[in-house]
Amino acid sequence: MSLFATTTADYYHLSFLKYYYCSLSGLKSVGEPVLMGEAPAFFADDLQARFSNGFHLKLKDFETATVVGNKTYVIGGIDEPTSTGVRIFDESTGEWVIPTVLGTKPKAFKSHSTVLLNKDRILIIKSNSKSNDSAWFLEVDTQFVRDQKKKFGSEVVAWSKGVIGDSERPIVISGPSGVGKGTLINMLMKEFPSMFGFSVSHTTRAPREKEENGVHYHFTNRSVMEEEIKAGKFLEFAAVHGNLYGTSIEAVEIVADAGKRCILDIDVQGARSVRASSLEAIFIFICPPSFEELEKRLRARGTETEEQIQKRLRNAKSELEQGNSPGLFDHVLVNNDLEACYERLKKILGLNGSMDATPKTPTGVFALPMDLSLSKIDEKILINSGNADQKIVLDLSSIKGGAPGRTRGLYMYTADLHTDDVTNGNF
Ligand SMILES: Nc1nc2c(ncn2[C@@H]2O[C@H](COP(=O)(O)OP(=O)(O)O)[C@@H](O)[C@H]2O)c(=O)[nH]1
Ligand SMILES: Nc1ncnc2c1ncn2[C@@H]1O[C@H](COP(=O)(O)OP(=O)(O)O)[C@@H](O)[C@H]1O
Repeated sequence: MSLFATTTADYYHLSFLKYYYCSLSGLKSVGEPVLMGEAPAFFADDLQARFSNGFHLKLKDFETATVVGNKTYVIGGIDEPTSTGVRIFDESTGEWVIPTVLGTKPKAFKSHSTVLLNKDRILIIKSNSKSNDSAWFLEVDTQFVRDQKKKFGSEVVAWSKGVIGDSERPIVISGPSGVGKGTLINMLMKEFPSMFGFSVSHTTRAPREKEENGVHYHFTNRSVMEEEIKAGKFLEFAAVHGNLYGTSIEAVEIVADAGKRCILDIDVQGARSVRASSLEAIFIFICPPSFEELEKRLRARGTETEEQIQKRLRNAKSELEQGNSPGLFDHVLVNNDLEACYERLKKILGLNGSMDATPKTPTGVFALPMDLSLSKIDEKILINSGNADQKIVLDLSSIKGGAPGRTRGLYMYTADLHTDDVTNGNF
């Protein structure tokens, strides 16, 4: 368990920060001695120990410094669009490093506090913010960041927005062209408009007559899409029927942010990639009753040229084989009679006509104070303000996800706590 919090400062040296903020919180951590720094001489000694070259860290307004091993992460400047907002002092080399910054960066914020979690991510709580937009994570050594460091061959950090509450598992629907995926998805969205949201993919294929950009697909060109893939914006992508298709991280997050359950219509390769990702989805494969019927539907749809139909039918053979490969799909549905297939789909998703179709949205949004400090006690963060007894508790015990997407499963509530409650962990 660590108890280490920093907040916005003008000028501090690192060791000072380390001890000062623990004393700011005025709280005792449970089961561990409290780090309280009172004597200035102590800070000077500690500074010598940490920086034999006498290095002093000068922070600008609204910057914080958080020490992770040999590195000190200075966070600030988030209001400047050109700034990365993050710089790192590497004590082992005595040099500053400007890292590659991935993930979705927070919009302008100034005053904030930070606390290090599990030595792999820094929690940032924005002052004077709404509880549903107050928590952000800067990942510094998570699996995702370690992978990206290898890829870029340089220092990498990644932002991830903290989301209060959880959303239901996304649904991946795959199957050969013409099997009826789009038809079934449209039926679900029509019957439960507030419950489901469609992940709008990117594609390099040309739009069909009735397709709208941004609604059915984000129509793009190959070079732009390839650049965006390189920049890490996609959860998955694949070449299908000679075009590039992909699900951007943003496409899935937009749906979840709206409190809706996300539906992805992607091919088998994409399903495989999502299986390997951190997105815990339900995987459903739709089969035709026969190959002849598939061909009939594809032709009857009248959206493809003969050449494209032939290509889609050739690909359907291997897709059908892969769809039945063990461990990939949780459910296989044969779309023979449309209504019957739709009923079975609803059953898999736990829907029966009488259920409450209201979306899951976080409740109880409240304001966080201007002046705050943080203390970490096990899996909970106490957000302390001027009011000694009234605390805000951020429970991180069931967080999931993270960069390059959102970090979900945060719970935040206010509590009237006395020092004894905190000492005994009663909150
Ligand atoms: N991997 C992946 N496949 C996608 C994505 N979007 C669509 N697809 C798949 O690409 C294939 C072709 O889609 P489309 O051109 O709309 O034709 P349709 O399947 O005949 O309606 C289908 O198998 C889709 O499921 C995506 O974002 N990623
Ligand atoms: N069970 C079904 N029986 C007959 N026709 C169907 C059935 N399901 C879908 N269709 C039709 O088949 C065509 C292809 O369906 P579509 O939803 O576009 O497939 P996909 O999205 O899998 O490519 C459409 O014209 C649709 O109306």
